[in-house]
Order: sequence, then C-alpha cells, then structure tokens
Amino acid sequence: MSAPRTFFVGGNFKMNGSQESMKQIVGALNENKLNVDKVETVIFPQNLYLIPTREHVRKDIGVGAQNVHDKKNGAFTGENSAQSLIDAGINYTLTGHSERRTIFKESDELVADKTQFAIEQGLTVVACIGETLAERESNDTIKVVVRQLNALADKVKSWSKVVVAYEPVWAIGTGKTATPAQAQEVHAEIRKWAAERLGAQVAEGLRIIYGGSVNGANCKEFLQFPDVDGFLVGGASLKPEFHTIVNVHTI
Ligand SMILES: O=C[C@H](O)COP(=O)(O)O
Repeated sequence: MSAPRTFFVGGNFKMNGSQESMKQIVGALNENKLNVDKVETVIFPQNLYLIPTREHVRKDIGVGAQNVHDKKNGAFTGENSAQSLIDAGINYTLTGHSERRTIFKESDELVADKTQFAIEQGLTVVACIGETLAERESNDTIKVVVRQLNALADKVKSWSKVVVAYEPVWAIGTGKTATPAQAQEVHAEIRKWAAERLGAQVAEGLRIIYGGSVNGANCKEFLQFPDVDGFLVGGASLKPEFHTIVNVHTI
C-alpha cells in the first residue's frame, strides 16, 4: 500500500497586498501555531513580494509564483523565469489559473508547456483546471476538465511534482462554493482519468486540491471526502482565517 498523500494548502494572494500588509501576513504566519508539518503550506504573493516573503517567512512554509514562462531566460519582457525563481528559493508556481486562461488567453497547450518547463527547472507546479458556469450548466464539466488534463499529459513527463487544483470558475471569488460532494465527484473523475492515462501508481499519489471560495467556515466539510487532498485559497488566504484552513484537521 502506498504512503498517504500529504495534504496541501496554497494561498493565492493574486494581485493584492502592500509592503505593510505583506509584513503583517508574514508576521502572523511566523507567530502562529500551524500544522505545517502535516500540511504542505505554500503562499503565492505577487511577484514584487516574492523575495522579501521568502526571506522573512518561516522556512517550513513554501513560497511560489502565480505564473511562469515556458522558456529559459532571454528577450521575454514582463515574463517570469523559472530559473530565476529557483535561484531565489521560490520553489513553487501556479500554472493555468482560470484568470490566466480567461483574461490572458492562455491556451491548454501553453499551460502544458509552462507546466512541463517549470517541472524541468525544478519547480513544484500547482496546475489549475476547471469549468465555467456555462460549461457546468451544459453538463460539460468532466469533458472540459479531461480536455485540460489531456493537454497537460501530452507534455508533462513526470507527475511527481504536480498538484492538480480543481477550481470551478463559477466558484472563484463569488462566495458560491462547490459543495464538497460536487468537488469530490469531479476529483474522483480526475483520479480515474489519471489511473487510465498515467497509471495506477501515479493516480494514487496525485494530489488533487479544491479551490473556489474556500474559507475558515466551510473548509472542514471537505475533509470527509477521500479525493480532496487540500485547497487552493484566494480571498481567505489574505485573512487570519487562512490559519484555520491550514489547521483544518484540528478544528
Ligand atoms: O486561486 C484561488 C482561487 O482562484 C480561489 O479564489 P477564492 O478563494 O477567492 O474564490
């Protein structure tokens, strides 16, 4: 029997924060008793704050970028180099967040290229997938999620450093959370897909986390579901309730 999957909680700060608020968030994370030995905890501040955050936040919390480029360094104005992230001790990145897919028009293929390149450079990648409201309403959730996963699988050679974040777009920042049962249903399909496409062993070890209006009050309900291996938290990650989410097993 394989080792149990380590729970993962990510805090995606998106384009928020100031020097002062970052100091407060980092200070609070450093001072509080957090279950980080059992829960892999990673924060994703905006680029400007990556290095000071890495320097000041406790070492048992990871720091990650929200986006990364799919090529080495060079003439790519405005992009984020995976090599430079690694050089600065930033060991994680998100890819394919729905805001990148929708607002910045990132295709499934580009997300897959970024994911594979980031892994090659040594980053752990939280690869985000999920359907829009229109897609859910036309019963296309699984079709969309499988399309996004297949695009990733066409490029990604090793899945040991990938965490899949299922984030239904209609639940992001809307206060409208997927029910834990809805999340479990999709997570189970993702694991089934992984078993078929990547093999049983990869599927068993693959962490599938849920994102979309997770907060301190609703996080615990997800724990009863076997395929929810953690959370990707947006709005609530900027607030003290993020600590409650990291400590979900003990509330
Ligand atoms: O990356 C995080 C997700 O977009 C969820 O954001 P939210 O918790 O504010 O809904």
